[in-house]
Parts: sequence; C-alpha cells; structure tokens
Amino acid sequence: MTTPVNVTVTGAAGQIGYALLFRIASGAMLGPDTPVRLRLLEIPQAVKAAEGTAMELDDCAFPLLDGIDIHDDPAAGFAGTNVALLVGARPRGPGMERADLLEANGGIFGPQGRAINAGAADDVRVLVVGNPANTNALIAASNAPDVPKDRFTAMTRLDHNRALSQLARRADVPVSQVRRVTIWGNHSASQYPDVFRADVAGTPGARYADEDKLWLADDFVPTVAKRGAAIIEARGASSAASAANAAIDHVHDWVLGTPEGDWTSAGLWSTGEYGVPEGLVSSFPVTSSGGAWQVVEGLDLDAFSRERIAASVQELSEEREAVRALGLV
Ligand SMILES: NC(=O)C1=CN([C@@H]2O[C@H](COP(=O)(O)OP(=O)(O)OC[C@H]3O[C@@H](n4cnc5c(N)ncnc54)[C@H](O)[C@@H]3O)[C@@H](O)[C@H]2O)C=CC1
Ligand SMILES: O=C([O-])CC(=O)C(=O)O
Repeated sequence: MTTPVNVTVTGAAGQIGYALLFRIASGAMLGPDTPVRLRLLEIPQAVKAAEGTAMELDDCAFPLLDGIDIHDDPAAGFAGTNVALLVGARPRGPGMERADLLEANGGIFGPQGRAINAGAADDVRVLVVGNPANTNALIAASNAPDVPKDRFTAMTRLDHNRALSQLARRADVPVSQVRRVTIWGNHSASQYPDVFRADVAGTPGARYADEDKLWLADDFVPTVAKRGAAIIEARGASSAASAANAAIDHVHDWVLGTPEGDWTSAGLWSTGEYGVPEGLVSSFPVTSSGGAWQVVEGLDLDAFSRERIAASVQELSEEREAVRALGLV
C-alpha cells in the first residue's frame, strides 16, 4: 500500500472542518489511490468536539483513512505533516469585513507558521482558509523562514467557483463550459473577479463584459465579491460546505494538476508578477503541474481590470502594514 499522506486540519471541530474532513477521508482531495492520516488540531476547549467528529469518521469505515490523531499543540499537530489546511480562526458576523478579524485571528498564524517551520515534512503544502486568508498566509509564511514561500497559499478558490457559477448563469451555459476566469487580489470585498480573459462555451468572456458594462460593474463583480456577506445574511453563519469544497478543489489541483487549457485562482506569495509588490499574498490566475503552482503570465490587462487589481493590491499592502504594526510579521 502507498505510504499515507499526513493531512493536518486546524479548526477541525468548526463548521468548515465538519464539511471538510469526511471528503478528505473519502479520497476527494488526494485521489482514490492515496491513503490519508488525519491530524485534527484544535484549541483545548474544542478537543472533545473533535473527538466526536473522529468517532464519526471511524464510523464511515473509509478504506483510505489510515488513522486520526487529535492535538491541541501546534508542534505535535504539524509534526511530519505533508498537507496543512489552516482553517481554525474566528469567522466574521453580520456587518463585519474580513479585515476586522485581523487582530482576533492574526495571532493564530505566527505560532502555526513556526510549528510548520520546525516540524512539517519537507514537501509540506499549506492552504490558509481562516480569514483574512491572504494576510494570515503572509503571517504564517513570514514565520516559517526555512519553508519555501511558494508552499504557503491562501484560498480564493471559493471566489473563483462563485465567479464560474455566476458567469455560467448569465450566459445560460452549463458551468462546465466556463473556463479561465480569474480572481485577482484579496479575498475581500475589494477582490476583482475577471471575465475578460474567460472562455464561455467558445465565446470570449470579454464579449459579455464589453456588451454590458453595467452588468459587469454593478452586478457580476459585486455579487461575487460580496457573496460571503450575502451567505452570512441568509444563513446566519458564514459559508461552510462551499468553503470546504473549495479547499478540496485547491489542494486537489495543487497536488494532481489543473486541466489542460484551463486555469484556476489561488493566493500566492508574489514575486512581482503583474506589478504586485513582492511578498504580498495575492490571488492570481494559476496552473499547476508537478505539484507546484505557476502564475499564468503575459495576460494583456485592460484599463478597467488594471484599476480594480491595483485597488485590491493596495488593500493587501495596508493589511501588511497593519500586521507589521501589530508585530505579527
Ligand atoms: N478563504 C475563504 O474563502 C473562507 C474562509 N472562511 C474562514 O474560515 C474560518 C473558519 O470558519 P468556520 O469553520 O465557519 O468557523 P467556526 O467558528 O465554525 O470554527 C472555527 C474553529 O477553529 C477553532 N480554532 C480557533 N483557534 C484555533 C487555533 N489556534 N488552532 C486550532 N483551531 C482553532 C475553533 O475552536 C473552532 O472549532 C473563519 O475565519 C472564516 O472566516 C470561511 C469561508 C470561506
Ligand atoms: O465571508 C466570510 O466571512 C466567509 C468567507 O470568507 C466567504 O464566504 O467567502
């Protein structure tokens, strides 16, 4: 049998954790041939709830689930881990922006970055889901100097999937026929979902944008960018199953590759692509092969897109200043 992959999930007793763990154990994330060993990392008060989830995981008798360990100490939770999903953090409530969580959540990601640095496997791949995801990824990466920066990513795949779905609805085509949309910038209301370079069942996405500027600026962009708030308003709690699904998609594509002719979106440590200052964790169009993300380079950006991207990147710079002032990086 193949050696199991160690997968650490923080916030395992939370609502995203509950929607995520069963799918990881079923093979949805790493494929049907890869056994997994789950490490659930929680705060001490939530360990009992995590134990309950572990009992349910046992009760599923997943053939690929090699074992489950529960920890409340980051050093133990990340020791030898190959894939780390940093979900554990407070969600926002109605009327809050994700950046309002910076002070409450930022402090979680420095110690976790240090624990990953000290003990994770050499091939560790980290996805930060806890908000504000981009800047929390920046904090974690900055506290893990020995881990290559491209191993720390922030989740904008949920925004990407939202954009696919909204564009498919507008064009009245199946979502499977929409390709190459991009989320640029921050996982926040300033993000820029870009349809200009998309392919919509063979029609350039730019046609929808050019024909109907009002739809683009007043409907599509805000619907995608503010979807998280709309879910909180409707459900009384932030998105969970769709967030877990996006985390599965992100790690699946990172490890197993993106389909030929398409790309997806992920928050990556910038090395200056598209003028994004180095060291900000910003969302880009990305492909994956050989277990590594590559930014899709050379896209010719129109003025509308450039302006929107710059605004979101400016917000990321401000968040970096804020966490510097808090001494977190
Ligand atoms: N990037 C994205 O697209 C999305 C991000 N999120 C974010 O994901 C995070 C989690 O959301 P939910 O699961 O709904 O929250 P939740 O409140 O249901 O669960 C959070 C869990 O994290 C645990 N936790 C807190 N501090 C921890 C620490 N230091 N170590 C380990 N565990 C810790 C808590 O005990 C709790 O069980 C929130 O910050 C939310 O805003 C949510 C949806 C989408
Ligand atoms: O909006 C929130 O706070 C939760 C989240 O990140 C999302 O649903 O995109």
